[in-house]
Amino acid sequence: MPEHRIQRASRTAKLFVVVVCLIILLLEAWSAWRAYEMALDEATRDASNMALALTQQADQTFKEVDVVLLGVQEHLDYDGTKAAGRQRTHDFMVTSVAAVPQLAMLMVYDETGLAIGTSQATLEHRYIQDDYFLHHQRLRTNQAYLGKPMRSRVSGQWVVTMSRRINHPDGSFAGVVVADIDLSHFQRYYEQFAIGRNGAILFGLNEGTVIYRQPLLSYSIGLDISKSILQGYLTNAEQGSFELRSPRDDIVRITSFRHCNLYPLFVAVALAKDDILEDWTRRVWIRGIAVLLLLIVIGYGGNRLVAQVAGRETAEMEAITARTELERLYRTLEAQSQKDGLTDVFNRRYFDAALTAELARLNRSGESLSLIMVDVDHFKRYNDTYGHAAGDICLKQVAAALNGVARRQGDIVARYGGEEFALILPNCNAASAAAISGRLVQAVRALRIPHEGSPVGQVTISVGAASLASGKGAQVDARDLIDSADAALYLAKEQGRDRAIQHEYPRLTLLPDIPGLR
Ligand SMILES: Nc1nc2c(ncn2[C@@H]2O[C@H](COP(=O)(O)OP(=O)(O)OP(=O)(O)O)[C@@H](O)[C@H]2O)c(=O)[nH]1
Repeated sequence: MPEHRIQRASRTAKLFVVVVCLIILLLEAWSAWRAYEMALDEATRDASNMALALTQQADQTFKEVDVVLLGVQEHLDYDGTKAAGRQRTHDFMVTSVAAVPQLAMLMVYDETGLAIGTSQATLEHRYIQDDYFLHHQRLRTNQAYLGKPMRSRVSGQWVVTMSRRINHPDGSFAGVVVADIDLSHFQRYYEQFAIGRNGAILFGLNEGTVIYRQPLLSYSIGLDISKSILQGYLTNAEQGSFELRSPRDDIVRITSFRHCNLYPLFVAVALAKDDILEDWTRRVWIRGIAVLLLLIVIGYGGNRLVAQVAGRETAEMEAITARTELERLYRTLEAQSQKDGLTDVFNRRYFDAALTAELARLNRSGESLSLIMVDVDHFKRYNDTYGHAAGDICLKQVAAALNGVARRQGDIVARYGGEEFALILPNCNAASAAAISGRLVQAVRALRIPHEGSPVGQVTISVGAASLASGKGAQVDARDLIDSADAALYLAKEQGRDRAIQHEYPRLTLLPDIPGLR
């Protein structure tokens, strides 16, 4: 596999692990966010529904009392002020208080504020100037009036008053009939609602007075909230919801409020965000830990995977490098195994193989072939005179000169051994071989390498050639051909060296005079 594709595989593995982790994280974050929104929406809906139920309960509570007040008004109108009439009114009031649980007490006051009737067993003669009394004295309306919460003069309990004006037959102010409504009635009812640890229910008069708060705080009954933010919402809408951080306890609450239909009252249900999100927070923690563990497992597994991929890549890359290096080494070795280390012409082993191959080919093609053996003359003396190192340099020069002559495609110049060279010349007949042999002798002479030990004063060679006119079906033996060339070389030595002798194989044809040699 190519290197870049291997690296890409490792990068893809890493990217895959990172993308999987990111997708899991994003999905989890998205799901947590959805759950968060749903929890808040649900809480807002719950608070709104609770507010609706509580306003209906408040309307119902006051309506029942109002009906009693109207009944008392009627009794006062028709029963008259005589003793029997007063008794009937009293009985009605007693029965009503017994029948309506939220109704703590009924009182009737005349136009001077003097108590003239009660649902109690005994009538205390006292005067009042409470706000509801003053309200009815001032305003000639047929509306029931809801007073601020107060402590009952009789029981000492917190009550809220509901009152109606009594008129003389001419319509002038004749006094008030007032009902005390027990606030514990609301408490008992509100306690049934689950509003969490920090939730609250606020029940009050529209003009901004708290009648009751669940849970009850020491200061909350009668508290003036006309300047509060809630009051702002109350004056502007029939119902609604908002989120607010309480300046009193620093708790963030979602508040739903609603006005009563029949009376100037409101109910606000506030649920603390922490309470609402308690479940959500717990679930987020648990899921968060689970996701974290999952990511650790994926990360660990992914890392192992990436490491394995990377390991495999490294191994494959090392294998590629090793293979390339091996191929390079192999080529070098191959080249080295074919070449002679000193002279850089082909070596003996290559020569042997090449000659066998050429002879086999020759048998098929029928072409001519020449083999030329070359020996440096008096080389022992050269070594003795100039040293072995100089001898080596001389051999290199001679080899290069031979190479320069046998330049045709397919010509092979080889070192046969010591100071002896051999040339295989395919498709080369006797005439060509003669010419080349002569050029070889000339080429070495042209080097003009001084040689004191030589009669001619310079390095020369002797050449022996053997040529096959046509090799087809000749079944020539390599050894025979070499011997033939060697014999020619021997003759060249014998005849004085620095010359070439040629045999035309298999006959020994002497070519004693190669043209242009001397
Ligand atoms: N410097 C060097 N000398 C070599 C090498 N191979 C063979 N020789 C020397 O070549 C010489 C060959 O000597 P001989 O075989 O007696 O022949 P010659 O002295 O050339 O005499 P003729 O061939 O009769 O002219 C020996 O002294 C070898 O040591 C080589 O690789 N380097």
